[in-house]
Amino acid sequence: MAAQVQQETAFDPVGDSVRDREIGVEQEHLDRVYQRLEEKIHEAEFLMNDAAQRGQVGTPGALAERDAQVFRAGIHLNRLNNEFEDFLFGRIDLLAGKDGKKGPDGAYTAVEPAEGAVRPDNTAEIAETLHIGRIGVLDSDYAPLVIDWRAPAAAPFYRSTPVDPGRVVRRRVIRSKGRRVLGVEDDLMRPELKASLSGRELPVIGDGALMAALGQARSHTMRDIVASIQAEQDLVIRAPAASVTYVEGGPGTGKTAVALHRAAYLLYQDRRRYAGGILIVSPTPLLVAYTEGVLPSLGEEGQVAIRAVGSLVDGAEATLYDSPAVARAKGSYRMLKVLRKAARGALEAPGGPGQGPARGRRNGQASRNGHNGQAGQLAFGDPEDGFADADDSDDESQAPSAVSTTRLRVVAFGRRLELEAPELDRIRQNALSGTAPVNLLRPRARKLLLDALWSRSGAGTRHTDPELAAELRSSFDEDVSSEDSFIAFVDAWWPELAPSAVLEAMADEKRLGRWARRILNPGEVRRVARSLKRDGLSVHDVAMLDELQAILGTPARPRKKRDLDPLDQLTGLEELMPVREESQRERAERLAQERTEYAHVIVDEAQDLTPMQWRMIGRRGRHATWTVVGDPAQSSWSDPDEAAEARDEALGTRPRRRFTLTVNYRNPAEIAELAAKVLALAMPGSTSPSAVRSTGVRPRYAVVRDSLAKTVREEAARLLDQVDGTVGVVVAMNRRAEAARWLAGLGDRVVALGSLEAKGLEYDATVVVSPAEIADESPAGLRVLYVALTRATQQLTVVSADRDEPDANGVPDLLRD
Ligand SMILES: Nc1ncnc2c1ncn2[C@@H]1O[C@H](COP(=O)(O)OP(=O)(O)OP(=O)(O)O)[C@@H](O)[C@H]1O
Repeated sequence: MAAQVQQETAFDPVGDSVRDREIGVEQEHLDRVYQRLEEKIHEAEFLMNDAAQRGQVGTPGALAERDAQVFRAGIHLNRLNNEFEDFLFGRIDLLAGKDGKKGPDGAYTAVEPAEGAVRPDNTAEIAETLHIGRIGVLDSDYAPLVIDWRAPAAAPFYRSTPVDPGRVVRRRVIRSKGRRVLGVEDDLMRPELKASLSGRELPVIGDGALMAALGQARSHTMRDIVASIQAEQDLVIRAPAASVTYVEGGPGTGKTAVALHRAAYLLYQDRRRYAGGILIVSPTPLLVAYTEGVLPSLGEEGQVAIRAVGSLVDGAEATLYDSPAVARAKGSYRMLKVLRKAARGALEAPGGPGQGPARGRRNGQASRNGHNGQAGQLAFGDPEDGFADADDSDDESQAPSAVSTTRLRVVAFGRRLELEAPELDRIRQNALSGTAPVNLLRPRARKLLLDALWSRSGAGTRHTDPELAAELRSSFDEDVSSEDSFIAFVDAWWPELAPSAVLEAMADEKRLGRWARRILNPGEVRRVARSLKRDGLSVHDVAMLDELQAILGTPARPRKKRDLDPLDQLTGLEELMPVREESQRERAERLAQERTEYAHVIVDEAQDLTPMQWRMIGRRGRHATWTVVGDPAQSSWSDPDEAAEARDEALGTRPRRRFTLTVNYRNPAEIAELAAKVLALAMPGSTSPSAVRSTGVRPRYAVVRDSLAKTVREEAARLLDQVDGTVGVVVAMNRRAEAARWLAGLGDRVVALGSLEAKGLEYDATVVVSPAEIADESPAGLRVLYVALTRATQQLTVVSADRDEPDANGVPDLLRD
């Protein structure tokens, strides 16, 4: 509750002249900082030029050194240029510290004030002032002009509260644009003190930075919160990286913001270690698009990959949602058993798997679905369940295989040898009894075929001399193995299976029924098979593909000869720069693409992951440290216990450090109070986070009179008038397409969202359409409704249809006391 305390203690006893003077003081500092930054940019440019000249020398040592220098100077220059905008945002005024020690950033390290720093009459002198920014800047004498927000010396800026102020007397947030300081907002951490700075009383300006930040209009992208991170959030961001950092907190407590800032902090703190990559997993492409701008503004890019859970497998991208029933079957542990059977059974598919008509979708090249115009929005559908969007075409035709897989015929030692279907089946089962991944069992199957043919030939009985017999056998194997018909047979009978081919084989209901016997019920088999026929991958299909990759394995391939590095062939005199830069960038991109495991994995909205998704993410962080953030009360997954088991499996036995975030920074108290009613139904006994502010505007209720379309459109238009930023209209998943049509022409400040897509996002105002529909659409419907009701930063309208049984005031049954 630090934020509330701060709000109460902040005051503004000063007039405009003092405010202007204080702005002037910060402007002066900012001018010095920019002057220094310009010097540094010149230094970086000089370094690059100098390095280029050194390249002319041409010795290998000079080339390598020059390359490294250009690389470092390039990064530095890039960062300086990127951070130039608004990068100074904070200041703390501190009492003298206990010890006189300075840290590596030039700032004093003590957290607690020295004895005597506060005089008996409660007066004190400010001993040190620190400015905090997105990156650190030292002056030419190595004294800190700006401290990087992630540096230990900056921690008091975030940690200090009036309850536990440490050395901080005044905490100031500086608002600037480019080179101009626009305003300052102060919080007094020791209001009881009469503190002075250079003989002048310390003035306090404004109502506190947090409130100023929270009241701002929202856009379609998230902003960073470096200027106003709160103490409980800072503890999470700076928690040691070891093992698992586990964070829970209700809607709007800053979990996503904290997770992103933690990535930046970890990189700052140990860049070498996290060169191994940080993966941030988000539930939807919409949330990725919403959050991915935050990190560059924190000065971090490159090492951090933000990916939606449906885009974790390279070359495959989810463009579809499954209906709740299909999702339940595909996401649960039961599917693991089905996949294990399918991976083996797919070998028996008529004509061999993967030989049917190729479907572009399985190669994952399907484009992002532009459904109702919103980037990153996935299509939704399962015709069986009455949902729209599904491609119902049923293409059963399989191209006939040229090679029979039910009979093997070869000629060896002048004799015709044959193996018939029963024998071939027996051999296949025997080979499959091995525990290795299916694709790695192929050599074993080949060997068993040769054994059977050898014994059919009777040649083994002709020689008693073991050496001669072995020689004969070896030339027999050589003969048969090089025979075209044998090679073609093995290729068709035991092809190397691609995950996509197995998934395709599972689209055949009969086959799937066999593989899923006593695991899925017939209804589930039918639905899953039908869903796999659609053109495109669902979020859950992607986890299945990844699992199949692990089950099938990848046979070792002969190593491709490494492409010659152009640098290896240069004499040092040619046009070095472009070649050098190009190859370095390419190499970095290739490494990022080839990366399948990460040094740190951050999971956002962890409560939504299915067991199969946890397995997929677990494979990417086998040796990683983890940060897991989530809120069980917002889980759209129907079986939390099963998901918890899968999560524990992914995280292994690593010790966990747990944190809980308790303050809701998004919703005003009026909206939070309404959402709490649904929370009580969805998860009786759980507590809501406390809202940090109140707007005095109560949620509105609207009842459908003529048509749902008209009511929703009118409400959206009304809200667009009332707020400066965005309006989100949240509907049940199967209404997404029509909701987009209802809003046509209202502009791009308003968007229509399916209930599952609203996850993690926020809008100035939201319209939640038919709570009952959202609650009834899946077993986790009440929790999904809780998510929908907690998206607004200012205003909320709930639209009720008949199904909601609204009372005379339009309050739907679900939201009544
Ligand atoms: N310390 C802070 N200062 C300013 N704004 C903050 C702070 N903490 C959080 N916020 C804002 O509160 C809103 C909610 O944050 P965020 O989306 O990270 O919460 P969340 O816990 O992930 O929510 P949900 O569980 O609903 O997805 C965002 O607009 C964020 O910028």
